Amino acid sequence: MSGGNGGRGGSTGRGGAGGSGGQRRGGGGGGVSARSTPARIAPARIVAVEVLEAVRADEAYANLLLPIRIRRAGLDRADAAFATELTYGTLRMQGFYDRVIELAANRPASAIDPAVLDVLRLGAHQLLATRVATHAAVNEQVELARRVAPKAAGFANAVLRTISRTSPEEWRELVAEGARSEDARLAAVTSHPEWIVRALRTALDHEGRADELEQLLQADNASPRVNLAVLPGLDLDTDAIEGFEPDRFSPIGAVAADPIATAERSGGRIRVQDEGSQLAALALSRAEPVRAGERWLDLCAGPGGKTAVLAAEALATGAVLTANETVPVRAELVRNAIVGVPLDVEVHVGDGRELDLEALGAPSGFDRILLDAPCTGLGALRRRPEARWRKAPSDVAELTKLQGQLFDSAFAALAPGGILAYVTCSPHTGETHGTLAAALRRAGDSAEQLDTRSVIEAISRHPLDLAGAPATVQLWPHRHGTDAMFIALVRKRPA
Ligand SMILES: C[S@@+](CC[C@H](N)C(=O)[O-])C[C@H]1O[C@@H](n2cnc3c(N)ncnc32)[C@H](O)[C@@H]1O
Repeated sequence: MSGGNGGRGGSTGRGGAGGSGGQRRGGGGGGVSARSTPARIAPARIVAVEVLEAVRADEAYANLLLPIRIRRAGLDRADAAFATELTYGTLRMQGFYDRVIELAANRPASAIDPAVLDVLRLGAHQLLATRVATHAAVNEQVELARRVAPKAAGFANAVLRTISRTSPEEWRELVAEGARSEDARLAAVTSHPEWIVRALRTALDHEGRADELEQLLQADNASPRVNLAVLPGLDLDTDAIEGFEPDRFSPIGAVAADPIATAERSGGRIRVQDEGSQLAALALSRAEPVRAGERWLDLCAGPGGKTAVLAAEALATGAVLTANETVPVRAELVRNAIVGVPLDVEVHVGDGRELDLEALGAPSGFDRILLDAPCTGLGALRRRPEARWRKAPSDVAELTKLQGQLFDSAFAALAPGGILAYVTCSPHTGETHGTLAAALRRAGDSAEQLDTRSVIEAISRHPLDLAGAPATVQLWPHRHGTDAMFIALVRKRPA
């Protein structure tokens, strides 16, 4: 349950403030414009429903679009927080809300006009997961429904009133009653596609922790805190930063009272980054002592979060770092990510499957390579609220093929004795153990798995509850408060 929104529901808002309406498309319904809306609907609701529509109809990314719409609508801090909570909460819990709406409307969600369904989902979220007053949630959502589809106002009113008459706990029981299996039940009540529930169960089961599944699914529905990486070895006084507290695990991680402002003021020396990503980058740079002049490669570097950590580590130890990324705009993001580190890092644009070691300045190979592989991102679902609805099992097959090719290319680019860190922000066993096992089979005797668990445990400030075999490390949102990063260190045996 989210709090702090009590009373906001009655806000008449600043109906004429900004708004981007105008370009409503597709999916039925006419759309809502903040500009043309009278004062009866809170601008935060208008922004939220506009973003929901763009996510559904135009495949927009909520985390990119929402800040733009909030700025255009001129929302103050409190309204911006309300719009964010409404949008993210509705997108995450969409699967559950659809089941509730189906039961309340007595018809399948697919039979409801998509624009009206957006409004109902937003209403269900306010009624079932916020402290917004019922009358405000129902009245303003009905008004929104009238604007997207005038004839749907009565229907929306009936559905929302039905939803409001039953408690969230009772709705969860009603939704669970209709499930055919335990995974279907968990999928429905925690709002995940069932194939993702199965994949996460398999991943936890791999380390004998399938009993944690419900906790994991719930952790996916909580907003992650904004975490910082204080790039190591740079001249930084953190004493003056308000609310500065070191992270539990990452030795370079911290939180602060205003993390975004802290990062913005730091000249690129403090960056927003999940603790799991920090540990993954440090696993490579701290796997063993660095010999001066070592050559390191970040193979799939965009947007450069881990490159920045590796650059600071390279600066401190005398290593030479090169970055590579296949998408030019993402290579540009890598260049921006490392501005705070006074180290010359070459950023190449190229396909990591076709490496030219001469052109990369390492004709005899690299001593350390980070392969932070393109993946489904199932380990970062809490960060990208709509992502779970966009992924499909077929993505896994495509990605595991690419991951295998990138692994082979990275392994071939290692100097004898060199270390590869294979990393994914997905715990899907196809992308983690599956890709790794197949690549190790292809590499044969030339590959040796390292004790990744000992490396991570030595880096971490506090003991981590890690399970499974020690050659790989799987971090988890529910257990560690990090994204579900997978890390495997592999050495190329000296010839
Ligand atoms: C998981 S992201 C890397 C995240 C990055 N390490 C960070 O911490 O910010 C994977 C990256 O691989 C890139 N990529 C995908 N296919 C690639 C390829 N064939 N060669 C090189 N990079 C590739 C994607 O564009 C994406 O930027």
